[in-house]
This record gives sequence, C-alpha cells and structure tokens, in this order.
Amino acid sequence: MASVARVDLDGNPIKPITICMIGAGGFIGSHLCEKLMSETPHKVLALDVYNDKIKHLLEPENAHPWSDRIQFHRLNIKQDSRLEGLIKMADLTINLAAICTPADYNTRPLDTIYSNFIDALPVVKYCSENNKRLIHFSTCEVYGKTIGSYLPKDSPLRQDPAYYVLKEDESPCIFGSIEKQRWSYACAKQLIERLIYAEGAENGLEFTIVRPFNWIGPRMDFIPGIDGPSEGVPRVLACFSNNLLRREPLKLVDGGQSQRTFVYIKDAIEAVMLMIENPARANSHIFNVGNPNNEVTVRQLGEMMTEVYVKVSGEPKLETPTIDVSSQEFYGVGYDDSDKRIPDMTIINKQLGWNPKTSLWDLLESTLTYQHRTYAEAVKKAISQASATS
Ligand SMILES: NC(=O)c1ccc[n+]([C@@H]2O[C@H](COP(=O)([O-])OP(=O)(O)OC[C@H]3O[C@@H](n4cnc5c(N)ncnc54)[C@H](O)[C@@H]3O)[C@@H](O)[C@H]2O)c1
Ligand SMILES: O=C(O)[C@H]1O[C@H](OP(=O)(O)OP(=O)(O)OC[C@H]2O[C@@H](n3ccc(=O)[nH]c3=O)[C@H](O)[C@@H]2O)[C@H](O)[C@@H](O)[C@@H]1O
Repeated sequence: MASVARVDLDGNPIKPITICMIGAGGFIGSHLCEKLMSETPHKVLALDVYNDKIKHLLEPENAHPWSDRIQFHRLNIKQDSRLEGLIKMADLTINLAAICTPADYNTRPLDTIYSNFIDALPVVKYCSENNKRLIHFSTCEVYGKTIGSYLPKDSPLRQDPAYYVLKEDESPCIFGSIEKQRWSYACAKQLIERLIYAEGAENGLEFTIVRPFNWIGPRMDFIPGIDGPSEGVPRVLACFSNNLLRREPLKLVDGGQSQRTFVYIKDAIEAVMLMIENPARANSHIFNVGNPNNEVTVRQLGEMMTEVYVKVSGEPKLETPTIDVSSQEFYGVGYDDSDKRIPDMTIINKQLGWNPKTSLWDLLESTLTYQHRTYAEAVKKAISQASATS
C-alpha cells in the first residue's frame, strides 16, 4: 500500500477495517470491491451466491497485490449458519443483497418481499446484537410517486420543486394500491428502513441507509440469452443495450414518459467510500445518492443511447429506433411506475461534501463502449446460430 497516510474528511488517519459485504457479486458490489481493493487497505469478506462479476478480483493467477484482502464466501443469506460469524469477524457490514429488477416486483411479489425484508432481518439483528456498524442499501423507490403527480395535469404547481424534489427527511412515501404489486419492493424496503432506524433509536445500532437513484454503468444486470435467461427482463440500461446489440427497436413502456435521473456508478461509489471512511459523519443518516443534473424521460434516454451506440459501434441507426409497448404487455398485471425522481442533495452535501461529476452523455459513452466490447460478438453468434436452426 502507498505509504502516504490516508485521512478522513476531518483530517484523521483512516484505520484499515474488515468489511462483510453481502451481495458483493452484484453490479454495485463488484464496483465497490474493485475500488476497495485498488485504492484502500481494507479487507473484504465478499458474500454472494454468484461471483462472476468479481472473478477478476479473485483469480489467484492474476497475482493481485490484494489477494490476501478479499475472500469470497458462496452463501445464500436465507439459510446459512455462517452469516453471524462472518458479521462478527468484520467491523462493518454492507448489505446489498436483494431482488431489485422491476419485472419481478409484480410477477414474483412474495420472493421480492422476502428478499427485501425478511432476508435482511437477521443481518440487522446480528449487527445490532454484536454492536457492528451497518450500511444498508435501500432505494429511491421508497419515495414512490411524487406529490405533483396527483395534481391536475395543467396545474402550475407541477413546475414547483416543492411538489417533486425528493428529500430524505421530509418527503412522504407514496405508493399505489395493493393490487399494484409493483410497490411490493418499495414497501419492503421502506419497512426494513424503518426497522433499522428503530434499532438505531432504541438499541443504539450504528447505521447508514443509502437510497440509490438509478446508478448505471458496466456490469449492470445481464444481456438476455447471453449471460442471463433469454426470457429475463433486466433494468432499462440492459434492456436498451440488448435491443441495440440485436439491432431491434427499443421498447418504450407506456410511451416512455416517466422521468429518471441517472448517475454513473463510479461517481456513486465515491459517495459510498465517503460513508465507509467517515462513520461519524455518516452514522444515523439516510442519504440520497443520485445526479439531479442528469434528468431525462425514458424516451430521451432511448434516443440518447441510440445516438451514442451509433458512435461507439459504427453501425447505422435503425429506420424505426423505438416502438411503444403497454406496461401490461411488457411487465404484466400489477405494474405501476414512479413518475419522476429528482434527489435533493442537501444532506449528502453537508455531511460528506459529495457531488456527482459525470454527464449522461459521457456515462453512456463509456458504458456502451463496454457493452459493445463485451457482448457484440456473442450476440452476433447467438443470432446466427438461432437463424441456422430455425
Ligand atoms: N443499481 C441501482 O441503481 C440501485 C438502485 C436502487 C437500489 N439499489 C439497491 O442496491 C442493492 C444492490 O443493487 P445492484 O444493482 O448491485 O443489484 P444486483 O442484483 O446486481 O446485486 C445484488 C446481489 O445480491 C445477491 N443476492 C441476492 N439475494 C441473495 C441472498 N439471499 N444471498 C446472497 N446473495 C444474494 C445477488 O446474487 C446479486 O449478486 C440492492 O439492495 C438494490 O435494491 C440499487
Ligand atoms: O435504479 C433505481 O434507482 C431503482 O429503480 C429501479 O426502478 P426503475 O427505474 O423503474 O427501473 P428500470 O428497469 O431501470 O426502468 C426505468 C424506466 O424505464 C422503463 N423501461 C424499462 C425497460 C424497457 O425496455 N423499456 C422501458 O421503457 C420502465 O417502465 C421505467 O419507466 C429498480 O426498482 C431498482 O433497481 C432500483 O431500486
């Protein structure tokens, strides 16, 4: 490790710690492990059922300088007696494990609720009982819909940020009716947030809750039929990437009118690093982590991804680059949507001085360059094999 002492935001030296990272093999976990290995002296106990996305960090033949600082434990937290022991061995637990693809919320609501609430319970309990710090990954979906979405379409108040900007300590959580099973995920995440908050208030649990706002980048989800199930529906970045790779129109659900703010995974990881290394500033807080400057409708996202992909692949644009599909057709019964998601940044700015840097165009350019490099050949091969057998 570099001999220059690393210091926290208050100028104090940072002591190396051991982190129990649950869900370390996923999209966010893989980027966090990479950062911790390449830039810090911390140790990681990486827990997951899969490790494909962190294989490059684990392979001994690469003889990484960090090989004694990362240890993979293949386990399912639903049923594994090793969990408490691993939490006890660490100074900090980070829980990322969850079902978090919207296509599952209304079609597998029980698995969604169990994964996001019931399975997270023992993690909270073991942290609380053993006096271990917890960073828990929640979601911006806990805000649900904006207050403004209930105003008449022509109301001038819809333009007033008071009706749509989402604040950790003020905004309500507005979900649809129970038949709209889309909200099973948000509701389970909300309840685990309330439980963690209560453990802090009643039993002194040291916790930080993260609410990511559409973090995107390389290694997010999967490309159906290549490194995931052919019928699987990942999140929008991977859906649109898959369409672009296969040269088929991007599907805009209900006209692509919903709005999102997208933040580059590498910017967001900087925020998590600040939380890890500044416990006194991060404990007992809930943080929005997003990029309010990168707002687009899903239609605009599709158009921008199409332009960027032309640039990175050198392939011409399709004559019909997008098509509209109904949400019922795409996701099935019980789907509903968040209309707009702008994170208020006051708390994370004040506590951690964090700001996102990367524009939407730039983050799409680096991400789609990765998608093209990683998948274009495999997709071509899969298409030619399918046409040979049909
Ligand atoms: N990516 C985002 O923008 C975003 C936004 C909001 C919230 N989040 C939250 O952040 C967390 C991580 O998200 P991600 O995008 O990295 O998702 P991901 O699906 O890529 O990663 C989750 C990982 O958890 C693992 N996991 C799930 N259940 C498990 C179990 N029972 N035992 C062991 N491992 C298990 C999965 O195998 C997967 O590798 C989730 O809690 C998600 O709800 C992410
Ligand atoms: O990433 C987040 O911050 C959170 O929000 C996501 O929810 P959402 O943004 O609705 O999920 P996406 O699949 O990324 O969809 C974004 C929008 O694109 C639309 N979409 C998706 C896929 C597609 O092919 N076409 C399309 O129009 C969806 O209907 C939705 O309006 C997921 O719930 C979580 O991963 C996470 O908690």
